[in-house]
Amino acid sequence: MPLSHSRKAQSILLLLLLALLLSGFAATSVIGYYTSRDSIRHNIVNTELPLTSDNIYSEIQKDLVRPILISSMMSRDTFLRDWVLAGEQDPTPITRYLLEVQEHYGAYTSFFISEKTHTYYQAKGVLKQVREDEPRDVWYFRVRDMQDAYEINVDPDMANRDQLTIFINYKVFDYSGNFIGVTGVGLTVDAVVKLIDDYQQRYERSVYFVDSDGRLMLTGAEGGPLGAKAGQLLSSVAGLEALRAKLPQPKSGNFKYQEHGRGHFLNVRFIPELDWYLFVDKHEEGALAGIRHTLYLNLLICALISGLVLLLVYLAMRRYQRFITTLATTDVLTGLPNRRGFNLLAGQALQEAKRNQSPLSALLIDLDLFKQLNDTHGHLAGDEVLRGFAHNLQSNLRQSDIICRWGGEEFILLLKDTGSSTARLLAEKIREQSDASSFPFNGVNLRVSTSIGITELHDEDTLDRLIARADRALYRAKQSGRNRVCEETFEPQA
Ligand SMILES: Nc1nc2c(ncn2[C@@H]2O[C@H](COP(=O)(O)OP(=O)(O)OP(=O)(O)O)[C@@H](O)[C@H]2O)c(=O)[nH]1
Repeated sequence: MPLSHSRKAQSILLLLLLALLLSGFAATSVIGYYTSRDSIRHNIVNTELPLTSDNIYSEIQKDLVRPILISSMMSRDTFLRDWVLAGEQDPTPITRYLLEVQEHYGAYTSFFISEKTHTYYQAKGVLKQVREDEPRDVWYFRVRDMQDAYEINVDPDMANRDQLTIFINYKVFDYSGNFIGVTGVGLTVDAVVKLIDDYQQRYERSVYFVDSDGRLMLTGAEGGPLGAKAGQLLSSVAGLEALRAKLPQPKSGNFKYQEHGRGHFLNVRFIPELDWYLFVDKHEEGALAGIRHTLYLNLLICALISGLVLLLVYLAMRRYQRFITTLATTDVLTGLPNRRGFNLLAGQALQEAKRNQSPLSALLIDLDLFKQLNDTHGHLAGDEVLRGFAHNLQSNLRQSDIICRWGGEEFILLLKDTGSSTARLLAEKIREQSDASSFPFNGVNLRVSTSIGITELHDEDTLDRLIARADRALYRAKQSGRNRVCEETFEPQA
């Protein structure tokens, strides 16, 4: 196979290997990533968010159920009703009563508003008169007119530096069923807010309550989703504008939505006691950052390993190829280049000589009567002579000369920068040396003479013509008695 083809095949093989390694590694990494992502998503939707929702809901319930009971008892309290029916003469007993309730039950505030006098009593005494035209007092008139026995309302508490407070507003009736006022207790939402803050900070999720109009009613002290504050409509929070419209009816359940390209998971729970919805919202960016980082790391390791494997394969292939090339271009017996090796070097030498207008001579050397030597002493003896002769021949040459075992007992030399006169001197030296040498084998000193044909390169020569001329010179040397050097000069073709 030509060298260029073998290089191309090698490159294709390496590319294929690279593609296989990369696709294999990448596939396992990506599959691993998607499996982990699905598991994380599943965990968020089915475990994390519902669990947070359950915890917050039970906290709310714990905070609300007891105050509802206390408020209910206050609304049925005979002392309270008798005091009102007796004309609210002295505020001291009702103040003491409200203080007692507040302290005993650990409420944040306790109150009674009289329908007859519109006076707002609380544990510290008379707070004010409620007025229909005062926005802060709207709640009282709403409670008065509502059907239900009580409501839960979240408002700032004027008596306590406007702290956000959950009020249980219970209607009070006299013994004939006439409405005589509203009583109840208030509790701060501090515990719930703290809990929300804790969840928001620790678990990177937004927790907030939304009323049926889509208004954010309660969230952590540091704000809710995307920095939204209590009182804000969800539709006015940049990124959440479309959220409410996406929630199907009834609104409880698990939802998914996108905010500025980020995927969100949302658990919504209806809280009947408050008539609010509890939203627990988590965007997957943070949750997936870890496994995405792992994926990138995996891919990097894959690329490095693939590169390393490829480098090792490339080095091994190169080494093997060099070995094969050496094998294919070297004669095993003498270690000299064979014809293939010679052709690679000779073509280049001829070109150089022609380009540089420098002389170049060819010597074709043949061992004399070698068949006889083989027949007399055996093939192994012949081999030994070939090896020894090649060794001696090599030691007579310069580094730049090209030597080759041309055939059985034939050798060829190309002498660079050497004209025919110098070549003749060298040929004579080789002939004399081989005539004088002996090669010991099995106790016998083997001897062999050589016949040499020489010729000098001409501008019009090809390699074949140069060798053919050297061959003719060698033929003459053989014909004229062997153990001699003959020269053939260039003759233009007719
Ligand atoms: N031992 C050995 N013999 C070889 C090898 N290659 C070729 N020969 C032998 O070399 C001999 C060459 O014989 P011929 O071509 O007849 O030439 P020759 O006997 O040298 O006679 P002239 O060339 O005319 O002097 C043959 O017998 C080949 O078998 C080899 O690698 N080892």
